[in-house]
Amino acid sequence: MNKRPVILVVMDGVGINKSDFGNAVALANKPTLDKLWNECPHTQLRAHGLAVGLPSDGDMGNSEVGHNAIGCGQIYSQGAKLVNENIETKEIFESKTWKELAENAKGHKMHFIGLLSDGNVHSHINHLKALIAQAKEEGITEVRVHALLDGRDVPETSALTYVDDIESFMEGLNDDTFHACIASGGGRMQITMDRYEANWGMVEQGWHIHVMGEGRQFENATQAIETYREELGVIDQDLPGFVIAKDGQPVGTIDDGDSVILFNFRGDRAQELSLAFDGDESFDKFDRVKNPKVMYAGMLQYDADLDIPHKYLTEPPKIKYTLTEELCKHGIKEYAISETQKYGHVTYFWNGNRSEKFDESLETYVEIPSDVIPFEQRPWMKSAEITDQLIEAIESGKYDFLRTNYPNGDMVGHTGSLPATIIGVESVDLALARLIKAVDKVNGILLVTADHGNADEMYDKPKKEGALIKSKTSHTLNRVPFIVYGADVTLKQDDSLGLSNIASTVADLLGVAPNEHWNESIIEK
Ligand SMILES: O=C(O)[C@H](O)COP(=O)(O)O
Ligand SMILES: [Mn+2]
Ligand SMILES: [Mn+2]
Repeated sequence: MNKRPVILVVMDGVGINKSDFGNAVALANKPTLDKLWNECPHTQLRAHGLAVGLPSDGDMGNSEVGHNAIGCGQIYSQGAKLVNENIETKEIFESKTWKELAENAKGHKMHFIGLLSDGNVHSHINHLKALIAQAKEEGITEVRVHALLDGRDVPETSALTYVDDIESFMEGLNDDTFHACIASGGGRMQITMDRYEANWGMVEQGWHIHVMGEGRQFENATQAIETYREELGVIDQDLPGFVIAKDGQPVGTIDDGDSVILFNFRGDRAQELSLAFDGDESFDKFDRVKNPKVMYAGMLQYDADLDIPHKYLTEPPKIKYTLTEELCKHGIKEYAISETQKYGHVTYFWNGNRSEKFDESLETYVEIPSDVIPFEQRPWMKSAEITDQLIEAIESGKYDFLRTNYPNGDMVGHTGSLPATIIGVESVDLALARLIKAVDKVNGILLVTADHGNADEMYDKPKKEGALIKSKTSHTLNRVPFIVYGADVTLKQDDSLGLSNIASTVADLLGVAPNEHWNESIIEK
């Protein structure tokens, strides 16, 4: 084949849903995507569950596992599954890190910070329960939970379900020798869980709330959630930070001698807090004011090359034979671009959770700064700016393989706003129309796909007839499109095909042999 360049577009969160009900993809005016789908070779790919290394087919896909699978052509057991296994076999509690942290916490406090839900994208509440129960077994007397409220990987106002669940679990363990409770928290899009340095201010706020116990005080998490909901009318991910206090005193500040575990297994939104805890005096992302001497560990190591964090409880998947590495071996020049919110998706996640380049001389990475405002207010996000630069790169003739991620379907989809998400999808469609012209100019190939669904289901299906329709902010279990423009190929139509079949397909189109470890190409030979 060997027609170059090949350009791969990931339309983040744009899945295929036969029903039009609350389907922002179907409801969008998207002439280019429709034309591509109707006139070009296309197929559907699995982007969830076992096909991307998650524990079960009930698990929706997400950006990490999706980009890992696309970028390495294989299916690896992912964090969610590895942590399950590590806890089931109890090996996690035999690890040197757990033992050190548990020993250290005796006579001090053991803190667990993380996303409190069963979304299984960044964390799982069952993992937290296992850690708390074992802390008691070890003879630790004081446990404090710093609960980040989800509403993004689970229903938008479900926080109290998880708060009630963890509180009754802790109540069942609490006695004369052991005391566990929630000490602080807040919505995950307000504090602590920033990613790719989009807004360090979120982490700084989280630091004040969790570490210093500085923030608005409440008697308990339920009171905080109910008060903020009433005052602000926002969904869980946007609830402000809160501190639980008794007689004006925070119940669980993080102090010298304590142990701290971030129980999230996914890396993007876990790195910044890890850097703040692990960082020495030279840490300059924000003024920590108080920097207690604690032992800190992550549930996983989030970036092995950069050693973030230094201590961790579960070995991450060691993703080998990535597409980037293979293409570099063939001297193929690569270009990756997205805006901040998804920049790490086309670099760090794409390359098997490595932030470093394989070959400086062959790879160019470009980041367009994202807006720091709610995306339903700017649903077009930076799609035009990404497209401007991508077109320039395509037309420069310098690159053989170019990739991008348009975040709109996903980032706007997570806000739960159907009208805004329709505009988000339409922005991506406009971008595709512009890209096609550039691809034609250089006689290249355009591949269009997605990493998982989101915009394709903006309403939760009502459980009973006549029940209130609620917005759905999370991803979906739907298949994603895979379209080839500019190459006369026949694509396989097989229900088992998934995102891990894309790497071999890209190699085929570039005229290089796919790595022997990769899953088969989608192209019929
Ligand atoms: O981190 C997030 O924004 C969501 O939990 C998952 O979205 P993503 O997998 O598309 O990044
Ligand atoms: Mn995604
Ligand atoms: Mn998402």
